[in-house]
Amino acid sequence: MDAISKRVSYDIGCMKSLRKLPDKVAIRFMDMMTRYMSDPTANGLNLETVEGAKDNSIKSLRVDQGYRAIAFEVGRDIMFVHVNEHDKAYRWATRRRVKLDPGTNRIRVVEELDATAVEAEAPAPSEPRLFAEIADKRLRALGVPDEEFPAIRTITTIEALEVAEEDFDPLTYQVLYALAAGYSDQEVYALTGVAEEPQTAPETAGEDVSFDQLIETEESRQTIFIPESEAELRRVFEEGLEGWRVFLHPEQRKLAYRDYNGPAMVRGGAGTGKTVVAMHRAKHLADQIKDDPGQAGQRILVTTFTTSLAQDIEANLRTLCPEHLDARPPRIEVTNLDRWVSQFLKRKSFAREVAFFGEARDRLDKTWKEVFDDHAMPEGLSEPFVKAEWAQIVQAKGLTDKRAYLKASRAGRGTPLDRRKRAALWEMFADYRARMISDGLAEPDDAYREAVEILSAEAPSLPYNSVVVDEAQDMGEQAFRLIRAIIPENIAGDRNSLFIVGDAHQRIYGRRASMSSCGIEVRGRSRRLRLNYRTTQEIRAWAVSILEGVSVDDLDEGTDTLKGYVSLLHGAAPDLVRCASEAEELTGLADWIQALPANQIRRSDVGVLCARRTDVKRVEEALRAAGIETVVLRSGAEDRSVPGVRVTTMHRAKGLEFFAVAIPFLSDTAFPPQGALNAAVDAADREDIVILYRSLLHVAATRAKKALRVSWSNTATKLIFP
Ligand SMILES: Nc1ncnc2c1ncn2[C@@H]1O[C@H](COP(=O)(O)OP(=O)(O)OP(=O)(O)O)[C@@H](O)[C@H]1O
Repeated sequence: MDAISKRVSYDIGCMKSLRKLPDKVAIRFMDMMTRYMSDPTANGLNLETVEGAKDNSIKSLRVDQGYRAIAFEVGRDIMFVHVNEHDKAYRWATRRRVKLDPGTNRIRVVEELDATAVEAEAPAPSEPRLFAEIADKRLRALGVPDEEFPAIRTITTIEALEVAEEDFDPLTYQVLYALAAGYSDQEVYALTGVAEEPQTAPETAGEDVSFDQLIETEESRQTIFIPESEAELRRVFEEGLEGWRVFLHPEQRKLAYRDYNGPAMVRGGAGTGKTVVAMHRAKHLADQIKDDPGQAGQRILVTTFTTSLAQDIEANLRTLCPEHLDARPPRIEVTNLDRWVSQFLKRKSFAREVAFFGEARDRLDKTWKEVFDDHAMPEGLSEPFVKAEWAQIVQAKGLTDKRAYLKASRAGRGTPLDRRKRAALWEMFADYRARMISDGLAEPDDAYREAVEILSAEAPSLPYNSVVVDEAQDMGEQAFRLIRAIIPENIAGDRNSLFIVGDAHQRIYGRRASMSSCGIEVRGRSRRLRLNYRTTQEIRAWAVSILEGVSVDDLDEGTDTLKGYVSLLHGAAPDLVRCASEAEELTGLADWIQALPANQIRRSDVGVLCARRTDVKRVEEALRAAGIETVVLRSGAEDRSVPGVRVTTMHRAKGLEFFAVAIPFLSDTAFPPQGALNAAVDAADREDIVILYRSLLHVAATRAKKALRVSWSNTATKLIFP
């Protein structure tokens, strides 16, 4: 077979080994590979046989004087599996064999050790073995090849397992790591995507299965990367191998890359890859547009709640699939929903200004004052109560006439209102609305409602054929109605219309809505992700404990759960630090940051998260005074290349992640902040506010990958120690 028809792929092990080598080797290898991909005839790969190898399809490739890449060459495929110094690479290669494994639907790269070699390298028999309790039969059922058993039996600790990662096939390593972390078999199956009862499809049955078939399976896509273009290959090399861009978990891949006959939803705890799935979903749909001339000019709208999140997503999509964002017209548009609605209404010559924040909001506050001056307050009610009733009932539900308000359900609102009080309140609401309109202002909910009305009445042809929504837990009812109106169900049906991801445990803006009551029906197309890829098991468990006893919805009519939500990574338990004063908290925080190993953790990968903006300022000043460079994150995309510890609010941190996170000022008087609690209009409202702060702390804690420090002065908030 000639060089031109070769298909080159990269096993995850190759990518991992490459990262451990000097940059110049990685660059040289990358150059060879991209040049080969652009023109195989002119840049042929000179693969050499490995003397003494157990498998004669294993080949070596000279990267430079001192380094060799190892690949399997089978039929039209060349699969790179390892790169290392000359001697080490050969030693690695001689003992490896490629194994076609229809049981797991994958290609395995196994090390065949003879018993004497294992004995020679094994630790003393007196040392307890990590997998002593796990029978061969169980390992086999989980998809571990027999050839690897001898090496597995020598492992003594989880650290020894980590060191030996490259000795094992990537799938085997995942299984072993999960078993060491105490996973049940069901959890291992969910994690690896290996079927409990391998279903061997007739075409891949028994011995007939070929390399060529197996490399293309969904399962192989988890560990083997087949670049589709030179640009894609270059991006993967250059950006460093951030797992998600290439190796989606099979469950994630299945959710993103398929067709749905209606709106679909993905829920899951923090760090389970919901945003990653949403981005791949957008890519998949945009790929379809690109490949189908009938869809030319169409695009995917990717939307979320805040500007910062939209910018972070856009920056990531730029790495995943820049061609779709740069196309003219673009095949993917990313924007937060407030911005989308403002621009839409502007195009439709909507005359009023939408008061999202700033000066327009101040004007609305003045309007309320005028209303309160002109109306008697019904007995037992307060100004904050009236405003909350307006926002949470009238505006949230889109009630525009008195009758509708008198009949409306007020479920969840604590203070009861009789008909007389409701009628009196409506007078105030009607007055407020009239003044707002004559002032040329609108609230965001009005803007959403207006946009829905225009869309329903005019049915203008928008360029979107699908909407992907991230952080849906913070979208209110009007936002869901708008999303539905952007892609209405039509005669052609509702195929691939909406893809919604969210997690109500992380609701931090207090808007709650049921999707089905807004015309978004996801029944039968709703899935939950369970594996946390970001946070250690120890930090995750602590973050979940903050929400204990809180009942959480599923963004619809049901309730959600974090059952089965687990992490693969392990690490130290969170540092819970009691201090005598806030000054001591700040000194301790600076010491903690200074003590983080600077060679492993860049300062930009440390986040200090505060409930209030004023605290952000205090932390910044204290860290500066201690000689620690800081960057205060406000709205807008984050640029990690700027050095310095990130200091920001817990709200802004949503969507971000850091190697190490510190959360100061969690005393019972500071958290939840008094200002927030004082705004409560009754006991039920107070309870809602406390739950919001529980979620906020949960969100902040789950931003940490490996280290978490939580501090307070004197008595800790009851949210930590009830
Ligand atoms: N299959 C995967 N393999 C490796 N890493 C992954 C995988 N999926 C996601 N990740 C990583 O896990 C982290 C969390 O992913 P992501 O932000 O998509 O989660 P999320 O569910 O949206 O989190 P949150 O709800 O907290 O915002 C990211 O660093 C992401 O790159």
